[in-house]
Amino acid sequence: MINKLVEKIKKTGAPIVVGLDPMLSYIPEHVQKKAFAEYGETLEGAAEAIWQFNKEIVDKTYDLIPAVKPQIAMYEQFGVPGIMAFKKTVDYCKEKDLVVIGDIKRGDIGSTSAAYAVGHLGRVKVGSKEYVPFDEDFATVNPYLGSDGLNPFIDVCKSEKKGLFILVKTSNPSSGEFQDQLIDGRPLYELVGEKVAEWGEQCMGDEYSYIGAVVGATYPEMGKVLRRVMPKSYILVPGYGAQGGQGKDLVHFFNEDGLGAIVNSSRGIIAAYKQEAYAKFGPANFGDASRAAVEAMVSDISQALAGR
Ligand SMILES: O=c1ccn([C@@H]2O[C@H](COP(=O)(O)O)[C@@H](O)[C@H]2O)c(=O)[nH]1
Repeated sequence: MINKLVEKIKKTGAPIVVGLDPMLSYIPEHVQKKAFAEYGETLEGAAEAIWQFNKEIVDKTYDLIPAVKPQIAMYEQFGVPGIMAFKKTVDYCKEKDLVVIGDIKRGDIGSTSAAYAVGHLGRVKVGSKEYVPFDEDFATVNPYLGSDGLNPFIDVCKSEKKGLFILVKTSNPSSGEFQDQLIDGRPLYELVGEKVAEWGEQCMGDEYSYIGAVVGATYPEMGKVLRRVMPKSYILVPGYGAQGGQGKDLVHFFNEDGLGAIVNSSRGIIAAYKQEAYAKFGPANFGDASRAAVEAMVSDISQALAGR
């Protein structure tokens, strides 16, 4: 799957991911009204609204982008109907040949991680039959429990040709409380980065490993160090747009070959129609506003990379 991701990034020239994080407050009223007319103001109605919203955004952007990142929390908040909308979104994006990164941030003791890995990236046996439950291409995972919490994910990735993005240095303001703590004089995120590089060595695709890392766009200096620590790991970079990251902050996340990083924007793309820059589209054309925001993001990152 890492080979497919790299190929699609090269083909589109867009090292970006559209984050499908649908809050009801981002969904234009006409979409909500239609869903509620059919299902009432219920969890099913909310799930229908987020599914219709996602579908329009995917339809308007899929030819420009290599990948999407549905954030499972946004679906879980609507219970079982929300989870069904998550699955519908994953399947639809795959039909459109997009690489799907499930932002699920799982990780537990080995036996529990094995169940998460099977559910999201693998297949599960039921009697004599086998099912592929969620079928994302990549999943985000939390390394806090150590190798035995990670290995079941790696095993499933090996057998299913899928991939992981392991949290190394997250984009949020208080990520340093634990991640920047010094251990023998070195920050924890660097040690985790080294471990990601080590796990990744045994999981190589053609050019890059399918064991990647998450490093926030909001910490460009740390991104520069981590790029060197994990030369063969793809870095998923959240924090662009709504969290303040810009193209100029991102150049050191990329290798000299212009590859090695993929930048996520969620609210900045899916709620673009609410921003002044895209207000001319209006809520009726929210998908076109998202398309314009994708084009602007690609151009911002390309210009920054060309100028380095
Ligand atoms: O360090 C991290 C890890 C994950 N995220 C997720 O990325 C998106 C960011 O959304 P924006 O609207 O573009 O800010 C969201 O799903 C987070 O859960 C992150 O932001 N930082």
